[in-house]
Amino acid sequence: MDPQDNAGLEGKETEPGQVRAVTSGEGQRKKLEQEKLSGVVKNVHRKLRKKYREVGDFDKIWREHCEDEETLCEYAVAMKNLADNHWAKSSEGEGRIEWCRSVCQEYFLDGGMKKMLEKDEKRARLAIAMSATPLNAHWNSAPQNVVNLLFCVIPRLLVKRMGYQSGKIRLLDVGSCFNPFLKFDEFLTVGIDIVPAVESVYKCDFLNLQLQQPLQLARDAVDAFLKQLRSPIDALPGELFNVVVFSLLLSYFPSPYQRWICCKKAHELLTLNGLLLIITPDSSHQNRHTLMMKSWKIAVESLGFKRYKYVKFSHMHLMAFRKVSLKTTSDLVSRNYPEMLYIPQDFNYLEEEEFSDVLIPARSEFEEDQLVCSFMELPDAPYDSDSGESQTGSVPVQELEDPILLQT
Ligand SMILES: C[S@@+](CC[C@H](N)C(=O)[O-])C[C@H]1O[C@@H](n2cnc3c(N)ncnc32)[C@H](O)[C@@H]1O
Repeated sequence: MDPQDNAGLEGKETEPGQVRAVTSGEGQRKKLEQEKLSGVVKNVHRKLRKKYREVGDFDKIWREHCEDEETLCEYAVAMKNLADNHWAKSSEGEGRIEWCRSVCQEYFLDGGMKKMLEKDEKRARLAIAMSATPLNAHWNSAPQNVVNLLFCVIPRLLVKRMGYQSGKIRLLDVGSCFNPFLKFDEFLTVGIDIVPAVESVYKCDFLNLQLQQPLQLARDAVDAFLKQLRSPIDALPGELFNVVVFSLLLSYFPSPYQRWICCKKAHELLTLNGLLLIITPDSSHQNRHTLMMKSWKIAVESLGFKRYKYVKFSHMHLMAFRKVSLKTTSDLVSRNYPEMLYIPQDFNYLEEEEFSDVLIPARSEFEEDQLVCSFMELPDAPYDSDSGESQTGSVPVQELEDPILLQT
C-alpha cells in the first residue's frame, strides 16, 4: 500500500459491523475521478448549448449531436460510472430514484390515486350541481337526469378511466442511461436513451419518437407488447404507460422548446391519471428558484396535468404531475408556455456548474425575479391547485408538502 495512503484515516463500512480504514489518498483519488466524470457530462451539455447559441438551428445541431458516437459513448460511460461508484452512496444519487419509487407506490398501490379521483369526482359533482340546479333548490327537486349523471354516470366513467387498476406499473424512463428502475419488481420498466449505457435500455430519440393510436387491448396484452419491444424504438402507441420519468433529462436540452416537446409527448404516452415525474438539477438553496418552478408548474399543467408533489433536494427539484385531462389547453400560442420551461443555464453565457455544490449566479436575483415576474402576470392554469384548495379550506397532505405552494 502506498504509505501516503495511511495519512488521515476515514472510516468506511465494508461488511456490517466492520469498519475498514480508508486513506485520505483514496478519498482524494475518488474525488478527482468524480470531478473528471462529471466534467465529461457537463462538457457535453455545454457544447450543445454553445452550438445552439451560435447556430440556432436545433434540428441541425441535434442531428450532428446524435451522430457524434464517440462523444455520446464517453458520456454514457461517465454517467454509468458516476451512478455505480459515486452517486450510489449519496442520498441524492439513489434518493431521486427512491423518491420516484415511493411516489408511485403511494399513488398506485396505497390508494393515493383513488383519493385524488374521489376529490376530482366531488369537484365535478359540485360543478354540475351548481350549474344544473337553481340556487337554494333542494336535492329532491333536482331533475332525474342530473341525479343520474351525478351518482351513476360520473362514478362509472371515473372507474373506467383510472388507467391503472392492478398488476405491474408500466413505467417509461426517458434518458434512462443505466436503467435504474429495472431492479424494482413493481414496475414493468421500459428504459430508452439516445445512447444506452446498458443492454436492457432501448435506443430511442424521444424528441423524434413517432406517436401512434392507443392500443385497444387488455392489460395482459399491453404488457406482452411492452415485453417484446426491440431496439431501436422509432414509434410507440399513445396512452401506453402509467408513469413517465424524466430524471435529469430536460436540462440536457439547450432550449425550453425541446423540454416542452418532451412534456407534450409524455402527456400523450400516459394513461389518464398517469404520473409524469420530472427531476431537474439545481444546487442552489430551496427558495432561489421558486418562481422558476412556479413557471414550470403553469407550463406543464397547461398540457393537461395537475401537480401532485413537489420537493427540493440539495441538488435537484423533484416534481410529480398527474395527467388529469386528455386535452391540452387551447390557448398555447398567446401564452407562450414553452418559454416558461426555462432553466438558469438558458440565459447564462458564462458557463455554469450543474451538478456541483454551488451554482454560479450569472444573473442577479433581482434580474431573475424580474424575468419570471413577466410570466407571473399570466392568469393561473385551469387546474391551479393553489386557488381551489385554499378556498374550500381543506388542505390536502400533498399540498402541505409543497413548499412552493405554501410560499405563494
Ligand atoms: C444526465 S443523464 C440522466 C441519466 C439518468 N436518467 C439519471 O437520472 O441519472 C441524461 C440522459 O438523457 C439522455 N438523452 C438526452 N436526450 C435524449 C433524447 N432525445 N431521447 C432519449 N434520451 C435522451 C442522454 O443520453 C443521457 O443518458
